[in-house]
Amino acid sequence: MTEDEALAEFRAAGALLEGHFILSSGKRSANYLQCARVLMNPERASALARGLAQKLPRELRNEIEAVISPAMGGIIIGHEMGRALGVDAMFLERPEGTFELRRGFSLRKGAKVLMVEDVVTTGLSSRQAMDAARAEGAEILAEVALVDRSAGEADLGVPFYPLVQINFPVYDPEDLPPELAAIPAIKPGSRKV
Ligand SMILES: O=P(O)(O)OC[C@H]1O[C@H](OP(=O)(O)OP(=O)(O)O)[C@H](O)[C@@H]1O
Ligand SMILES: O=C(O)c1cc(=O)[nH]c(=O)[nH]1
Ligand SMILES: [Mg+2]
Repeated sequence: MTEDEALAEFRAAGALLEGHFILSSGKRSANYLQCARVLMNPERASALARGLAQKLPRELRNEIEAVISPAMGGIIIGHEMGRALGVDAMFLERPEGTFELRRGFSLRKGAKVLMVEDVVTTGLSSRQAMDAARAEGAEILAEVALVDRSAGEADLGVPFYPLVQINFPVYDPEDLPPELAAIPAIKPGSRKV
């Protein structure tokens, strides 16, 4: 799947939003990729995961023992990646504010894991999720994401294979352009502020 084909799926799903958004990092943006809208169609979710799996070098792909993804945004695409790669899919969640494996999910020490995200903006969530997975014994081989909003700037410390790279501007809340300052901000994601 090419970048243009993947973006066409976002457009078809009405997932390219415009407005004033508070991102997970606290930064602000006039653009938001609502991946849940893209992934609400199971056929589309599955096709995007197969596209992502094709991005992985064959040797790396063959080494993956499990996929792990950070909730909420990572759960559906993580599950579909598990299907595409023929491995189990687990998720990390943060009921107390930091990512942890719950629900009986566990890893063998040294388990070779692929981290799966829906969106990477600053990479903070990915790095926190990888730290939590390593604390459970994982060796993180690489990360994949539907969208890299940093357009290659985010440093995840492992090889990173996004389906789409895009560079939407982000702003500090104290330094908003007038057109954003003029409209109320909404926070679509679930990270607690
Ligand atoms: O690279 P970052 O700057 O960390 O931003 C990307 C993260 O933000 C979103 O999650 P969010 O924290 O909004 O919560 P959700 O997945 O529970 O909706 C998205 O799903 C990524 O996890
Ligand atoms: O940085 C984020 O929080 C973020 C940006 C985006 O476009 N989509 C999303 O789900 N999260
Ligand atoms: Mg998330």
